Amino acid sequence: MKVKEENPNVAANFKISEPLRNKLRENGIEALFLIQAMTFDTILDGTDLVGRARTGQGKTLAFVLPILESLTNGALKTYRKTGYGRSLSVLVLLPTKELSTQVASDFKVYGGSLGLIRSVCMDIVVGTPGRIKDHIERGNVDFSSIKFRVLDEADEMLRMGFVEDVEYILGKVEDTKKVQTLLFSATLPIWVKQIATRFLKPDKKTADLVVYYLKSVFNCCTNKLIVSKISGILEITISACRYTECTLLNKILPLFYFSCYISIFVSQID
Ligand SMILES: Nc1ncnc2c1ncn2[C@@H]1O[C@H](COP(=O)(O)OP(=O)(O)OP(=O)(O)O)[C@@H](O)[C@H]1O
Repeated sequence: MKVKEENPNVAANFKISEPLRNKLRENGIEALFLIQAMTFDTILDGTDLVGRARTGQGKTLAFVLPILESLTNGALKTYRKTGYGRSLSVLVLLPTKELSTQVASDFKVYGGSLGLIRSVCMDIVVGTPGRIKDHIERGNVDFSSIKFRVLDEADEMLRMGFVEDVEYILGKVEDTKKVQTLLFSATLPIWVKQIATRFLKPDKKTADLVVYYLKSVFNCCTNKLIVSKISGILEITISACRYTECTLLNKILPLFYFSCYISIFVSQID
């Protein structure tokens, strides 16, 4: 008899409280996606994180769930009793208004299940760098009690010209030790790496889904792979037989979807 293997990433295997798990189930989510499973404990532990994953892989819940758990049941619970509803605890920066709406809605839906989000509070602020900067300049945002900063789609913020605004906003928190910072990006261009070095703690962790998938592609075959970067151009050299060459390219190319320049040299061994 074949025994059905349990998915190791089922929600019950993580420190997700019952109301939140019920809300996930209500929305058809029984198990965490890989990026969520890879980062959940790290974020809940209070560690800064760089998460590299392409769009659509579930980055939003990768930060929404552990942040909500931290604020309600984790180390920050005590803090919330006194600070809740009076000042900012979470700031999320995103490149577009549409993404902001989507992320704010997830915070509302899942935060609501924990009784965290009420109508009149400034607990969680989600927005584009331009909009947030505007609010800071008007004196509408107070960072003195902030606990989490999230930069989502950091490479898109670079592409859309938000460099100065992002640096201005991140610079508003003087002591980075007092805040947990999470940075998500599909690619890691130099500016994104510099931001991670400047504004995340030195003991930050990285969850890289691109490297994870690359390894999984190459672990299941004997082909040789050399990845190098010369003058900003990513070069992938593969030794493959004619048969596997096409399959491998089909698997590799989507991993570098957002990279600007890719050279792939294929040396056939048959
Ligand atoms: N664990 C999960 N199980 C099932 N569906 C999920 C899970 N996590 C997220 N989803 C759904 O997958 C879709 C993509 O998720 P999400 O938008 O968070 O990805 P993303 O990587 O943040 O994408 P984007 O970069 O466009 O914001 C959404 O419809 C979301 O509700």
